[in-house]
Amino acid sequence: MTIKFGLIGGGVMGESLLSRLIALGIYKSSEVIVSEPLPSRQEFLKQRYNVAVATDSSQVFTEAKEVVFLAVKPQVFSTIAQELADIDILKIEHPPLIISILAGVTLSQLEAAFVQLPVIRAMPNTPATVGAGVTAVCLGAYTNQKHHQIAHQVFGSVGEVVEVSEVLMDAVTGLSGSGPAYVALLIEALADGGVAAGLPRIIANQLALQTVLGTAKLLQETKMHPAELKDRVTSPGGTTIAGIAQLEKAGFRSALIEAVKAATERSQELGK
Ligand SMILES: NC(=O)C1=CN([C@@H]2O[C@H](COP(=O)(O)OP(=O)(O)OC[C@H]3O[C@@H](n4cnc5c(N)ncnc54)[C@H](O)[C@@H]3O)[C@@H](O)[C@H]2O)C=CC1
Ligand SMILES: O=C(O)[C@@H]1CCC=N1
Repeated sequence: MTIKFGLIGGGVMGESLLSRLIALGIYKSSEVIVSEPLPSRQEFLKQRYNVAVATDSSQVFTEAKEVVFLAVKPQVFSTIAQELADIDILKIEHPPLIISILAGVTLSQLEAAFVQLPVIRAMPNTPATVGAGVTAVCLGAYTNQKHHQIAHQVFGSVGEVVEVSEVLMDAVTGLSGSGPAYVALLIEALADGGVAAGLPRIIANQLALQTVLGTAKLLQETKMHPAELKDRVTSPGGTTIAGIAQLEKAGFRSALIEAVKAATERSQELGK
């Protein structure tokens, strides 16, 4: 069987993508190879997904005919680039499309490491694991329509896809890439508030989670502006405005704005 999809880095995000691609039949297990240095992860990926595993990233690079998907930490990028530097790209029969999800690592850095290869920089997020992710992509100089289609197929398998120009990728990272952690914090804190107000933990967790999920679904399905929904919930002299007044006093909006800005700046730093 031809190896079509190579994954370099079988961690959290690599596995999210892998699990959906295989579950949806976009790639068969026998068409996938993963390079991963941790023996425990190798064993897990082999057992769970029945894919080939390797310790050597250059093996993935030379075997995968369609896509090489980079999902290591940005700090490991230079190591990977060095591991691949010895491969003569011009001698590879089917040079693959390189897709990188590394925060901050730019198209020009990727194109310098993978000379003349088609490269796509992307930023997915962890809800990809359950097919509810959102991924921003930007296409490198050597990509064509087929690569564009592959990127939409791969990331479409884990949720929504948007195309942005590269200057916006750090902001995407600060908002939707990092955002699931902010929302998780919000849910945890709401539940803690419920517990502080006397609710049993299990009920507080359920109420907090479903409130966030339901609100997002309501906004998505009705296309209502968030400010309008806030106004609808807020009765004059009622409970909600008392809660909102407290959030404003604590700088809730400002804290979120600053969080996205700080994460954006960190993404910019990682690319330097
Ligand atoms: N976790 C998240 O929510 C998101 C992460 N990203 C990006 O995805 C990338 C991976 O992040 P995570 O999956 O969270 O990290 P992770 O640490 O879970 O996974 C990275 C994997 O790469 C492996 N690895 C280390 N050196 C390697 C090498 N030389 N060759 C092959 N594999 C190697 C590690 O053992 C690990 O299993 C990062 O660049 C991050 O910026 C992007 C979007 C969201
Ligand atoms: O925290 C990080 O650096 C990665 C990138 C986006 C989400 N997690």
